Amino acid sequence: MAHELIPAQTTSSTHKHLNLDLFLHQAYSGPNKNQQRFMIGLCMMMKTNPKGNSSLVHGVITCELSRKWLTSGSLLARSSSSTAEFVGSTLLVAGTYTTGQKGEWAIVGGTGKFSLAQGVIHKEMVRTNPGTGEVRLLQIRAKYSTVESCCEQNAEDKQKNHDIRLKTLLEQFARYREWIEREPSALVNFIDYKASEVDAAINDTNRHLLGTGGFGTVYKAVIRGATVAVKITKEISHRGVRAFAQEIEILRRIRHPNLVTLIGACTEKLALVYEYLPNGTLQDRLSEEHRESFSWEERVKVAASICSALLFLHETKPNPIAHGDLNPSNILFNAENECKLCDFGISRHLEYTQHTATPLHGTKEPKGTWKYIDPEFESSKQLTPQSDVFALGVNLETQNTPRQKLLRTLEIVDSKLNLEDKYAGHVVQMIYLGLKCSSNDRKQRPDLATEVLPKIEMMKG
Ligand SMILES: Nc1ncnc2c1ncn2[C@@H]1O[C@H](COP(=O)(O)OP(=O)(O)OP(=O)(O)O)[C@@H](O)[C@H]1O
Repeated sequence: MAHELIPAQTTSSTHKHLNLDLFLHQAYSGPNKNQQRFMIGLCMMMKTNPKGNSSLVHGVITCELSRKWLTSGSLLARSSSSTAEFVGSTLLVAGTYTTGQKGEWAIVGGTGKFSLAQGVIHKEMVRTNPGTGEVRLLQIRAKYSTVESCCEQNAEDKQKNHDIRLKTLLEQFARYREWIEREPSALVNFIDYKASEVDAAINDTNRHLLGTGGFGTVYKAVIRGATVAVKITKEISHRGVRAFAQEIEILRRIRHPNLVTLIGACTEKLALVYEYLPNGTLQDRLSEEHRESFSWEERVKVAASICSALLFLHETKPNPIAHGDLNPSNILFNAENECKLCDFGISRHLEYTQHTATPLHGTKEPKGTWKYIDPEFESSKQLTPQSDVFALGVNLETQNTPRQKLLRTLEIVDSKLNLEDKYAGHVVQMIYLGLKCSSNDRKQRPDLATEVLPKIEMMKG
């Protein structure tokens, strides 16, 4: 397929080798379910130093979704040290990958100067979602030239250049969307399990009870050869069925590294099949017993990951999603210790109304978890993205640290510890959120998409 792609420009003599970690926000399967075509937008900032080493500082584009494909993105990038030189760049990677086998990628556009514009994807370079085999993280090696760092630029020119880069990238998004959509494609893989398969899995002697929640019982079980978590809706009640339908409605279409993957469902058995997350909950890690060993680096990583997942939900098009029940028992860890936001039983798609700028979902009976539930949601009966932001603020507070202390600690963590570079941008975002989230007044609370990102830019300055 790579011959269909237009390779990126190749220039310059001063090449830097880079390992790029690309998170896939969306991937669509072609007519062959196992073959995925994907496109990833990436903005990045390069740190250059006298030794000529370069490092990727932070680079994921926050993509907006239209019904089917990514339509636009915004840059979220920040250095972990304010004194270093940075060169910004955007690029667009497209390719195909056949589950468990091989694929091809190519840098199909972008503003950086990449000398290696295409390559082969081997399965060792790919991390996939268990069960579905969808590509989640892809590592490619590319050479990058730092030619832009030679030019002295004032702040205004830098901003102008950044705007042009972003515009170019968005235009390319539109152009390559066509490439992706040329073949009729299905939505992300989603399996309709037979009742007999679910019965066999949960009656197997090796299955293991994980726990029982408000709406169902969750088992660790094996289905179609994959170890999964199966949630069986507890009772055939209106609320149970609504929660079951709601999880499918919300989770079947979206994929994000920090959202639990809903692999499939069985309507007859009211069963939901998720990726299995073996490493406990955030609640466990914040408990008296484990708190001491839960380091600041890990805490920051969790908060950053959850910010990223919330941004993704709140920016989903055409209808944003509010999780509605963000609390430490709904944040689980996978085998690689990446955290995932779970439990979408009371999540809702939000609507824009004529009277308000904020999308919302009106309800007669506000639901959530005591202590994390947004007081304004309870009084107005309107669920909004800010309700999740409130819960996030409370989550930060449960780390037993007054906000100002948290802020100072994070500033130190940000500059002194060797945090993985890709989290740097999120750390700033979290500091900002940590400062504002406690307020019960919704007007005082930041909107993740429209308020937080410009503030990050400001804090960078
Ligand atoms: N994908 C998963 N992998 C591993 N364990 C899971 C998974 N999903 C849920 N669990 C575990 O199963 C148990 C029950 O989960 P469930 O989401 O039904 O309830 P809950 O979060 O405890 O309560 P509620 O749904 O009322 O908020 C919990 O201990 C949870 O940590």
